Amino acid sequence: MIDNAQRNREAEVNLLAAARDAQWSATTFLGPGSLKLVSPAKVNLLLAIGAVRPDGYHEARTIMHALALHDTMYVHAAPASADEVARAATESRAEVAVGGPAENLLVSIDLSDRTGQGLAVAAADNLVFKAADALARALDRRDCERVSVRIEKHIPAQGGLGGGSSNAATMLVALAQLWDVPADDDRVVAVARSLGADVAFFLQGGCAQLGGTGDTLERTLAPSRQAVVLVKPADGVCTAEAYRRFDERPTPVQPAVLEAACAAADAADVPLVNNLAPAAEALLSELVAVRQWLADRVGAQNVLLCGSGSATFALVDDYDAASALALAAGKQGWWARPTNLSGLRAAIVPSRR
Ligand SMILES: C[C@](O)(CO)[C@H](O)COP(=O)(O)OP(=O)(O)OC[C@H]1O[C@@H](n2ccc(N)nc2=O)[C@H](O)[C@@H]1O
Ligand SMILES: Nc1ncnc2c1ncn2[C@@H]1O[C@H](COP(=O)(O)OP(=O)(O)OP(=O)(O)O)[C@@H](O)[C@H]1O
Repeated sequence: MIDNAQRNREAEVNLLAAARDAQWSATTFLGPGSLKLVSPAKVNLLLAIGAVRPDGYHEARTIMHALALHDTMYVHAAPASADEVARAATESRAEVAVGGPAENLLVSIDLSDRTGQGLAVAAADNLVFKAADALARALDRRDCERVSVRIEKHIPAQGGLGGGSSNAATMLVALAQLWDVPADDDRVVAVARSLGADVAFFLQGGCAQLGGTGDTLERTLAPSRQAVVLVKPADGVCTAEAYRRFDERPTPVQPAVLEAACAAADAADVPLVNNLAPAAEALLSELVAVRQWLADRVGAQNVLLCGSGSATFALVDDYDAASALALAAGKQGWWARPTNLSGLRAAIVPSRR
């Protein structure tokens, strides 16, 4: 039972956070050198993991679809003095990291978590910083520069929804624009692939089939707008651990199923398959309860684990049905959101100025 005093304390904290949020975006992100961007989540309609390669990564054939659920990012770039960058490098503040080919790139990241999970990631560990550092090196940008980033997180971490990967791709899109490089430049795509298997997809967005380790675009499919409900227990699944568990009992997707998926021209015709799901369920048994709870309501054929978990998605008739299911799943103590499949990709929101 939450008493009134606690409720008031929470309201106070929320008011402070709201005031800080308003201040931050108003002072830093209006004006020249600033961009607002959309950073969508994804689901894998098909995830067919294959053999493990000598580098430890697995062959993967996947059909990914972007969701309307997205993080919002603001990116601001401006010249900096060498002193400012050098000072930041010695200060070791969690929200700041220094990189670039000559330790010349100062990146500050303000992470505002709206998922209720209290995600905290030091700037140096943030995939957004890794993306900026890697692109600055690939383009050999040596002038001192400050890049300020604000990430408003709506995508829960460790959900298999690709949130961090999407943020990294979105950062590449922002910097390509601010640094005057085409977003489809080979160096941008190569950096995306070097950051993680899921990053390249978000440069494409919509619905796409990828091969290699899941990082190589093979073709695009006509996207769908179907309503979706996402349900995630509090615990996450570590992607690397799920792959390790998969190797204990690798079960390939049946060739006929893979063939049918690869022949589908529309997202709507892709059968829902994920052969990483048993490994994730072995790591987190609550996933079985979530799957059964959703299957009882919408039919097992419409329910699938998102990538390596721990979110599960279900395709439903319309947004009202998704909202009702999200409400009911919330009452089970799970994080849940209604959303829909979408044609989104990591992209700049056009300015109204
Ligand atoms: C499960 C998926 O999300 C499905 O889209 C992806 O396969 C994983 O994509 P991701 O999170 O971007 O993965 P990465 O950050 O590149 O890799 C995390 C870890 O997953 C394992 N990994 C990932 C992709 C792959 N094809 N084989 C792997 O074995 C590796 O152990 C790696 O260390
Ligand atoms: N920008 C970021 N947003 C969220 N998490 C980040 C970010 N940068 C680094 N991370 C770290 O990465 C971890 C995994 O986050 P992410 O949401 O990408 O994983 P995921 O849901 O497993 O996605 P995927 O489907 O790509 O495997 C987080 O727990 C966090 O520590």
